[in-house]
Amino acid sequence: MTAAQLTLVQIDNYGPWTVTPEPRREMDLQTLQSRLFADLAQYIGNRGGYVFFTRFDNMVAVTNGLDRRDHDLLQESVGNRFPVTVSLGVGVDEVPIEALESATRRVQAAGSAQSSDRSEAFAGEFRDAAGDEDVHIAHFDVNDATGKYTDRMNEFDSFINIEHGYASLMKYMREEHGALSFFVGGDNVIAVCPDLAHDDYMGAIDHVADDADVQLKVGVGSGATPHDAGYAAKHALEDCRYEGTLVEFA
Ligand SMILES: Nc1nc2c(ncn2[C@@H]2O[C@H](COP(=O)(O)OP(=O)(O)OP(=O)(O)O)[C@@H](O)[C@H]2O)c(=O)[nH]1
Repeated sequence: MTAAQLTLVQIDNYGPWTVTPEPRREMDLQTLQSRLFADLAQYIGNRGGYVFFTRFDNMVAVTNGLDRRDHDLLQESVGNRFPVTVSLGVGVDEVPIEALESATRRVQAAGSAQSSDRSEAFAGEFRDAAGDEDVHIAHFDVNDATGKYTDRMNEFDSFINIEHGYASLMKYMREEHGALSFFVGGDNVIAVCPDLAHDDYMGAIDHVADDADVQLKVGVGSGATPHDAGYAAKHALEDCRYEGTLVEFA
């Protein structure tokens, strides 16, 4: 059985903090959020994991390859260096949304996101016997986004088109397959998936073309860690470009 290990990172009591003793300058909050994300990306990325910024006050990481000690140190280090702390929940499942559900329940059981009583909660299960194909990553990309949008439209209208395609894809992959898709910049979406077939990916591409009029292609990779799977997916995406195909597996 393959299994994704998902970690929910939730900033403790962040809502109240943003307005105490009075509302804090928005760009200071943006700076804090993006620096926290950058730090997590570096820490988790250096250990072979992936993290996605989602809503910034909550972030989702794929942490196959990171154990309990790695999570402990991450939490301690954030608490030492930032004016906020984070709670962590970890879950393992063949289907990514189920792993995230378990991870989330563990954080929620420790208290509300806006409770001053909850600080640095940490609970989880870990994937100890790593399999070579535990993680499946699909790297989606809009066909010729530069020619269709970037070189022709203003940035805001390009953004609307890309976001529309992203919204359609993330919903379809969540509902049909329990996969988690995250916008990662430009015209790229990275999805953490269960073990899916060529036709499943074709189904997603066809759905987004019909629903949002955005044309996607996708490279799919598998590996013991998110980095291994994601790097293979990038190579598969290059194969799509070279072959002129819409779906390639590494
Ligand atoms: N996060 C991330 N962004 C990327 C990656 N590759 C490209 N991008 C972004 O996507 C934008 C568009 O690049 P491409 O997707 O290569 O260009 P395109 O015009 O869509 O051309 P084709 O993909 O070849 O159809 C770039 O400006 C980057 O912002 C990647 O591997 N990861």
